Amino acid sequence: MTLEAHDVSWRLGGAVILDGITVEVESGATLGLLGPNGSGKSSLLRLLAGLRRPSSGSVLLDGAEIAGIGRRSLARRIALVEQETSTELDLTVAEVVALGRTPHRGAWAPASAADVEAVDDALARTDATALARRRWHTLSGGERQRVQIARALAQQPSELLLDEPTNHLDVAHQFALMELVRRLPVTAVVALHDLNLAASFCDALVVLRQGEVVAAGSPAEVLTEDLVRSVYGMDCEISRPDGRPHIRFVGTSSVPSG
Ligand SMILES: Nc1ncnc2c1ncn2[C@@H]1O[C@H](COP(=O)(O)OP(=O)(O)OP(=O)(O)O)[C@@H](O)[C@H]1O
Repeated sequence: MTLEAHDVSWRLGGAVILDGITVEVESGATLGLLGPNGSGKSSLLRLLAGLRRPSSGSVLLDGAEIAGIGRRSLARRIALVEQETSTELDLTVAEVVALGRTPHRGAWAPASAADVEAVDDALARTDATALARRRWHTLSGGERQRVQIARALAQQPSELLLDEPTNHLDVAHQFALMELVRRLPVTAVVALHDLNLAASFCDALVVLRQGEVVAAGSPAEVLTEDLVRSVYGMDCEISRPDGRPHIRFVGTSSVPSG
């Protein structure tokens, strides 16, 4: 295990946002994080990234409490791409991606050959090389999303945490991104709304509802008609053409979710 949350709860004011979550991510695997809006996916990703401290329970990286790992060391290991990332700075795409190199560089050190190579490689992997000289604020939503993922790849993390990385992408880029994440030699946790994408590309799934884990296991184990009905309030038919679940939604269920 490289990244684990053990009995983690996170409370804000009087609200319990995450309640007794235990998640273990196999080294090198892609874990899909599913759940309806507001179920706690983004909150859990922030705890796993060490950006927030749990109210109770522990988050461990290679068996060590993440709270005890220095910011710079953590930034060399873990990259998090949040849902909406904006910058007020007037940067080019190449400059945004180069920000991913910050944990590897001295404070004012010039870019090394390794930095340049990492940025070029990250741009190529995300099909963003042609955007390198464009100003960030002129990009479309999907282009920005690819560039933010390129920034995370330039960081060369061993743990990659992505919050709905495909929500602005066209279908070809959705597949290309998930294929890329699956092939990279990283441990990945990916929050997703597209159940079929999750079923196709993730090694394991965790489903959250109201801050609790309601299912965990392989896509075939987790994605059942009952689960989709009880968690999302949707009726569906699930086939397994290639062994992995394929979900066809047939309508809103009469069974209330929540
Ligand atoms: N800083 C905060 N202050 C108050 N409430 C918060 C805060 N952060 C999260 N929440 C609440 O915690 C719950 C979980 O939010 P979170 O963003 O983790 O859900 P999510 O599963 O990622 O949702 P979505 O699919 O809509 O992105 C929501 O009810 C949200 O309103």
